[in-house]
Amino acid sequence: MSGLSVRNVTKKVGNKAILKDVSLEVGDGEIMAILGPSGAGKSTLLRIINMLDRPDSGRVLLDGRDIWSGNRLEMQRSMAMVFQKPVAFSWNVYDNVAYGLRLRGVDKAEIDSRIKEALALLDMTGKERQYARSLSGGEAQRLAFARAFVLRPKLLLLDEPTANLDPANVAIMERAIKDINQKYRTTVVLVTHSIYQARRLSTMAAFMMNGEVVESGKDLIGNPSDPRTRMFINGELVY
Ligand SMILES: Nc1ncnc2c1ncn2[C@@H]1O[C@H](COP(=O)(O)OP(=O)(O)OP(=O)(O)O)[C@@H](O)[C@H]1O
Repeated sequence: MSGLSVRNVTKKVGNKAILKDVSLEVGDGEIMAILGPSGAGKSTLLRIINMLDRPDSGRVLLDGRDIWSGNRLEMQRSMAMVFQKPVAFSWNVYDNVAYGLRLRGVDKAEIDSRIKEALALLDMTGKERQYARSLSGGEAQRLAFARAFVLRPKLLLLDEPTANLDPANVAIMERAIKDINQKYRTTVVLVTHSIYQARRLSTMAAFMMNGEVVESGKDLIGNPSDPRTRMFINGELVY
């Protein structure tokens, strides 16, 4: 079975249940938006999918393979994650983007071509030699995207990647997410607070609350079945 499958995942920190029997299916090439109020467990779920954290019980499968079985490095390399706050090495833009590719032993010509493509996609052509720490906040986040894109991951995990950005930067990122999804059939899981962003980008969505998936599917945004989801989508859920 291809795509991402989260099955009955639970996670506790101390006595507190952060994820309670969470299950989700994300088909190959879909863009899944994960919506929900603050503290719902969205970031924790993303960290578990990205192998930064292990569930207490349950499993995560990518293309039918348990992410913790087999070669871990290979599995980790089939995913890439972008966080809300960009992190950059104190090198220039080119070296920042090239980093993951060099680790993977990709040859120079291929690195050049992928970086060119990624920087063009993110409106950063010509910034190759600029010192990464001197970039604006929006540019730094675009750099973080470029670094994830060049890896051509099977699964791209985005944790509120546009939360701190102005509309122009949001538009560039959203266009880039769509582009990589269409061009490489990258499966995307996008945690977002913005129902508008979910509408613009996602092909399916899940609504989480209090560590649980309330509902998920292709009709969630247009036709939610649970009253809590409906309230959240209509901006009526006070949290
Ligand atoms: N390491 C930890 N120790 C204690 N509590 C934690 C830890 N990690 C997460 N939590 C708690 O688990 C709950 C879920 O956190 P999480 O960050 O996954 O939620 P979220 O839906 O991503 O929220 P937000 O939208 O605010 O980022 C929160 O109540 C948080 O305080």
